Amino acid sequence: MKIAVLPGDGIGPEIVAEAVKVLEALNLGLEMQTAPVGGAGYEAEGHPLPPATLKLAQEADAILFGAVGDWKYDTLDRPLRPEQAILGLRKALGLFANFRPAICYKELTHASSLKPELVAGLDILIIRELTGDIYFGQPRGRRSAPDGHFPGAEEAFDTMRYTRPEIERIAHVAFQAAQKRSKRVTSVDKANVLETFQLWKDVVTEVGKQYPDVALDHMYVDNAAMQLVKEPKRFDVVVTGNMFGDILSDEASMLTGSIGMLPSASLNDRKQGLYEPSHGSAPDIAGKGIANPLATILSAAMMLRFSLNQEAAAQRIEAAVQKVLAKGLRTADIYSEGTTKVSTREMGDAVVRALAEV
Ligand SMILES: NC(=O)c1ccc[n+]([C@@H]2O[C@H](COP(=O)([O-])OP(=O)(O)OC[C@H]3O[C@@H](n4cnc5c(N)ncnc54)[C@H](O)[C@@H]3O)[C@@H](O)[C@H]2O)c1
Ligand SMILES: CC(C)[C@H](C(=O)O)[C@@H](O)C(=O)O
Ligand SMILES: [Mg+2]
Repeated sequence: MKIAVLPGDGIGPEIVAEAVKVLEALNLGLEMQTAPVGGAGYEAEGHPLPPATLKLAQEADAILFGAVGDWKYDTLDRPLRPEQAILGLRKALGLFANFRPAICYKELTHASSLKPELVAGLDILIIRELTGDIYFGQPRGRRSAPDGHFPGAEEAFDTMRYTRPEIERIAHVAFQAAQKRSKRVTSVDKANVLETFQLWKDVVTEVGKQYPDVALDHMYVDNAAMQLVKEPKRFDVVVTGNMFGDILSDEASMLTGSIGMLPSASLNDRKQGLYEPSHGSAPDIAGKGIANPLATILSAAMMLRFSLNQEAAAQRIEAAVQKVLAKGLRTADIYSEGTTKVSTREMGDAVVRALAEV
């Protein structure tokens, strides 16, 4: 089984090193090959997604991705900016279904900024459409405003769009995921204002008729953002578009204690997948050895489950993470009084040791 390992920028290399260590400790005979991506790709090859990196990713059974981006690249032309690497990989591999599970481990109930009773036992799954919406819609650009409040002024524009088949396939993914859970789907839209999301709502409703065992409700995104902090446990599977899913998944991460706990899987229709933490390259803490590697380690578990057919190994990683948390080990982002603060590397080492106990 071939894995493309793309550490990227900032804390990317630090957290990916820990996930690789955990995967190696499982002795599954994985063939892992590393390549530069993002700012690192730009430095090495003059492009955030160098052709050799893309080829490695395309030929791999799965991709383990760290994070890309750094403020120092923010003035580059957009096609050269590190973020184009992850967007390019999602598009090139057709990774339209993004799973972002927000699970509050019982040991971290007090690490959340919300009241413990609101997040205790939380287990929600955000399914984010990943290759459409305003992220990829054309046309986009800058021009002199042809009309509006300030005709002739400098203007920038992007295009929000979804086709029916794009909505249908992500809706099927959500309903099928719900069938394996508590059989509830909340579809999040902005149909009261946006035509794109009226179509979204109509199509999700139609697809839902094929899943009579799953209860479907609809919620506007502004209300969903509010409900996520008011009563997060009312949700089970949440399905939404690319941009709303980006924002709501960061919000949901804080329910679990830290964004450093939120893994993700991005799948295409061949179950080939890219696995990455939901967070970014965290330039503010890069190189300090304090980043939480658990989101990346848990993403590696999702990789074993979804792309490599290694359910038992995936469960071992998840159990090892639980064990380490139960022992009271915490990186700075989830630290609270009475627990033991550890570095990125110490956390990875502890997960490796815990594998022997599960
Ligand atoms: N998929 C990706 O590669 C990805 C995702 C999000 C952001 N980014 C990029 O990352 C860069 C930084 O973006 P940002 O600051 O808005 O978001 P970010 O997710 O990198 O960081 C937000 C905050 O969370 C903290 N944080 C993130 N991950 C952490 C971890 N594992 N452990 C402890 N703390 C953690 C950071 O220190 C920061 O305070 C930007 O260039 C952005 O475009 C990349
Ligand atoms: C870095 C950026 C392109 C990316 C996104 O917006 O999808 C990130 O925020 C994410 O959540 O994976
Ligand atoms: Mg994001």
